[in-house]
Amino acid sequence: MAPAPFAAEAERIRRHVNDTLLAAFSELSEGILIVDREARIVWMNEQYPRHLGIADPASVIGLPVEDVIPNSLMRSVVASGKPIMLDVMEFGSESFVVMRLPVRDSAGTIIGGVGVMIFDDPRQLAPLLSRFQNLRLELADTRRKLDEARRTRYTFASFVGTSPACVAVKDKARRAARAVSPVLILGETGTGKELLAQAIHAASPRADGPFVAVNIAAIPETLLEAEFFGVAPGAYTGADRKGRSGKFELAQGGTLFLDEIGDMSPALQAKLLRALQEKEIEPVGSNRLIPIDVRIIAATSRNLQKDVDEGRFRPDLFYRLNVMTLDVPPLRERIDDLPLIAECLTDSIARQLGEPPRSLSADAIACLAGYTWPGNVRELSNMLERALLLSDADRLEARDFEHLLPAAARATPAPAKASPTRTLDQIQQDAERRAIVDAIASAGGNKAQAARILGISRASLYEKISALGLGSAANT
Ligand SMILES: Nc1ncnc2c1ncn2[C@@H]1O[C@H](COP(=O)(O)OP(=O)(O)OP(=O)(O)O)[C@@H](O)[C@H]1O
Repeated sequence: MAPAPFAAEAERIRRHVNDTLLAAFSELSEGILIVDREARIVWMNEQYPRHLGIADPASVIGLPVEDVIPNSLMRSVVASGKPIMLDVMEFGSESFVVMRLPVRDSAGTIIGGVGVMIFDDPRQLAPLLSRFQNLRLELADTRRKLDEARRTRYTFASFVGTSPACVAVKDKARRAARAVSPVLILGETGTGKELLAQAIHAASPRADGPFVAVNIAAIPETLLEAEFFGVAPGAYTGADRKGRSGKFELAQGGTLFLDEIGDMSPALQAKLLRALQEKEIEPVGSNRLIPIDVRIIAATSRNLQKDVDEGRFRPDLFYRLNVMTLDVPPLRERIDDLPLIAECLTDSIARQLGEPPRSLSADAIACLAGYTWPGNVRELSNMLERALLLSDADRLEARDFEHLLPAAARATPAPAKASPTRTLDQIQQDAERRAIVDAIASAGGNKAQAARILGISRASLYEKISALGLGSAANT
């Protein structure tokens, strides 16, 4: 016999399912129940009464469903027209996995509902529940890691130094921690602006909230608005099509640290000012306003007043941010702090490298104190790390640093040949490090300008800063 044409066979199957689905469900499930639109029982199959301990099924017909099954949600399904596809229903000491569907007539009017008892033992859902449980654990773990990343690492104790300039800036920062207004931190690159911002957050009433940092110079201009304010679902295609929270929302109840604020474009300056004034943000592609409760700490290594005077930075935004200003002095202006900072950094670097503690000789300290440190504490930390890696001695001497310092700063002539313990790769990295630190210093801390001096893009400068361990730029 020739096979039936597909369309005819499909129609035959569809009709058969239509005619027999109730009977099939009734046979395969643990029980099935039909109610009218008043939620009165109009029919029950044979299995259902058995589970409920009812001797005569006919005795329940016409009764409100709750008289028979006190926890039933059939009434709400009939009233709302919304199905409950999967639920666990308690009946006495038993639990059943159930599905509840509204029933409509051909005009779409609800005329009743069907309840199906799918399993009489919720343990049959174990594989599904264990997958769900695993996903929940994974989610909790990811959230915990994210929370950890948003917690601050530094407190005021981390800002080492006893010089009058250092003590003054720490006192002012402590006062800023108690206040609610924005804080503006000014200072050259690597002077500890982010460290202080974290310490202010950690000592503020917002300490239990998140600390979210954004490095404005490290993010391409075109992405910054979405990064700040988030994206509404459907605004973009691709990875962002589901929408995404911006840094403002992530910092709700906490502190948003805007690093390199001086590098912000005029268009975004206007949007930031609006957000700060109105205390609400509008995600990209949405017309919904989200209230925000975020404290702003901004930092820059640029001369922001000069940028205002020369029209590069909005004066209204400057005045809004410039309520409590901290001027972090460069290391060369508090060189008295260098011995203590160098010792603390040496201890913590050795710990991080898993090495035994090392000390610094007096002539090593003297050698370091003679240098001008354009890259400030970050550069000092980097130099200590390199010296520690290159020497096995318990105590580091001046000679361990002399060959690491730029030629102009060396107290003694450099060895004629490169040390045989250094590979070409290390020598190349050192040269790059020095070039970057020098470029940043001669650009007065402005990284966009430093990138131009070096003839590379701002993004690749940040990549190099991060890869060469020159800073926290990649942490944003
Ligand atoms: N007073 C200090 N005591 C100890 N460590 C410090 C001190 N100041 C800075 N550091 C360390 O120096 C490094 C650079 O600090 P930080 O990133 O806070 O500087 P920054 O001014 O924000 O730099 P940039 O302007 O380049 O972003 C960090 O590892 C920080 O821990």
